[in-house]
Amino acid sequence: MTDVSKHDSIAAEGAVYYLFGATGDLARRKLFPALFSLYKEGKLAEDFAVVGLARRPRTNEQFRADLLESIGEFCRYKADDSQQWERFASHFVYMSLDINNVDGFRELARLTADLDVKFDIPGNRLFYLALAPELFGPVSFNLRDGGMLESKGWNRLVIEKPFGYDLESARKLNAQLSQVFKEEEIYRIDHYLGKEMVQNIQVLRFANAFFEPLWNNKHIANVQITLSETVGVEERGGYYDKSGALRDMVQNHMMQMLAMIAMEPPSRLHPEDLRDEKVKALRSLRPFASSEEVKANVIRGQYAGGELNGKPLSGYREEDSVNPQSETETYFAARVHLDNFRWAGVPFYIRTGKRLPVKTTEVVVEFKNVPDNILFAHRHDLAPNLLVIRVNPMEGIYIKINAKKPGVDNVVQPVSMEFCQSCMIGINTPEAYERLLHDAGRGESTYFTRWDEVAEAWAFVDRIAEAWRGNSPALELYPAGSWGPARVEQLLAEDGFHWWPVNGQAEDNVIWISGGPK
Ligand SMILES: NC(=O)C1=CN([C@@H]2O[C@H](COP(=O)(O)OP(=O)(O)OC[C@H]3O[C@@H](n4cnc5c(N)ncnc54)[C@H](OP(=O)(O)O)[C@@H]3O)[C@@H](O)[C@H]2O)C=CC1
Ligand SMILES: O=C1O[C@H](COP(=O)(O)O)[C@@H](O)[C@H](O)[C@H]1O
Repeated sequence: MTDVSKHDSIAAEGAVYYLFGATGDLARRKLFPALFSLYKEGKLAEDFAVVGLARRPRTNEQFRADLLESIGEFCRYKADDSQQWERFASHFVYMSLDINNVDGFRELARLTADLDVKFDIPGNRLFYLALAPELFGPVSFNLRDGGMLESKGWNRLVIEKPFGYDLESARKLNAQLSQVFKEEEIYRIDHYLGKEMVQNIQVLRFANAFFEPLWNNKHIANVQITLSETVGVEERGGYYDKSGALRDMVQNHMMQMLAMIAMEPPSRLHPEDLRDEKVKALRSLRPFASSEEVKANVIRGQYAGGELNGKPLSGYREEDSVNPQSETETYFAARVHLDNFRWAGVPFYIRTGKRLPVKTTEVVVEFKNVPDNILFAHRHDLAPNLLVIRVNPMEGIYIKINAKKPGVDNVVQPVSMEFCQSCMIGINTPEAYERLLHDAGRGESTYFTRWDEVAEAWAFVDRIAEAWRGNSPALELYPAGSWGPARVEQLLAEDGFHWWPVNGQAEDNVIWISGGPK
């Protein structure tokens, strides 16, 4: 297994970072703060430059002022050392450029030559496309045609989601990018793969004698993955109303989480080995063969008016920039199966939605009960053992086991033992974008998605979207602030299971050994 700590300390190689979409929301909220955190931690040395690119005019001074404001608002480090700040900011320049105009790219090549000399950069180029996806192809062509790919160093293209709208459009996009960049030069961001606890899944699984021997259908009854959000669509209706939860969260983040849980152990932690295993897991997802199967296994919902923590909330169709007759789903739940030796017969229940009661990302692995409840059959039904991986906002794991109730013969008490990473390390762990930018800067592609993974995920999702076009199943409304359409409980009840509480919502009868959930 890769020595993660050793890897982590390696500074990114000297490079020019081109931030396309530098005046946009993603740059402001995530990318500028990530660059500053990396600089603070010595993961960006002095041999780098950042060129902000977008159409609107900005002087370098205005751009640096935007940078400072964004860091003040969103970064986990403060820019409180003025000398250090000046040094950092001096690496940033801005150039107004329209992606559709190749002449701008020629000018960019001239600017780059100056930056290489000024900061002693060995010709390495990292192009970050924080842009609408329809611009990914044109940027790539103009980078090539404008002479931006001719230096002696490496070229890397980092692209944001969504990668297409369906398999066909994703293929077209990939074909465009492949005319300019090799697959190993393309870093497709799925920011869930940059989350600490998502990366921890492989360590928990493969570095503990406890788990891997039990990680199969002989011992696991079901797996539950929840990606719930309290926010609504906010100001992103223009994008979201065309996308919906299936394309916004399931095709990418949910499929990646599922693959990390379900994959076979890779023989090495080389990026390609891990990605080979993830793609095999995705390939073994049982495709829904008909709209009846989709109807029986999938639930799609949309939030209506409701309330959360006493605050009234409007329905999705009342949101600005959303079509008032919109049929877009803001909630998705499904029962899926993987047809392979390890997982045959084990249901994976997945759910994600907006305007749910809590913000949480959590995986619950429910184990099968001990064979015959010989000792306790007439006294208690034993609660199943659980392994819970808490990804966000709290990071950690806990296991739920059965123990003897002190002082009472043969009475069993469920107890939970917790490793609360956030409590021990604080919530000041690296942001996903920080980690991924750092990885891209040092050529570590493990936590970026490869084309074949993306294609497999689209193939699975497209069948669901196809059934939905025939209105199967119908869209169900749920009150904002609730856990989604009522049928979601039934999905598990049909198999004799139920959703376990998430976000540390303790069950009444469980004793917590390490303080309890936060
Ligand atoms: N915001 C977020 O939290 C997330 C965003 N993403 C993805 O990241 C990408 C960017 O999102 P976001 O920052 O929110 O989008 P914004 O709409 O906020 O920003 C888009 C950027 O593109 C620039 N731009 C648009 N057209 C051109 C053009 N012809 N030439 C040059 N620049 C252009 C705009 O600048 P100007 O108008 O000055 O040209 C602006 O800087 C999208 O793919 C999105 O899906 C993914 C996950 C989360
Ligand atoms: O990619 C996206 O993710 C966010 C949720 O991310 P998280 O890190 O806060 O869990 C989601 O709100 C957004 O709709 C989606 O585009």
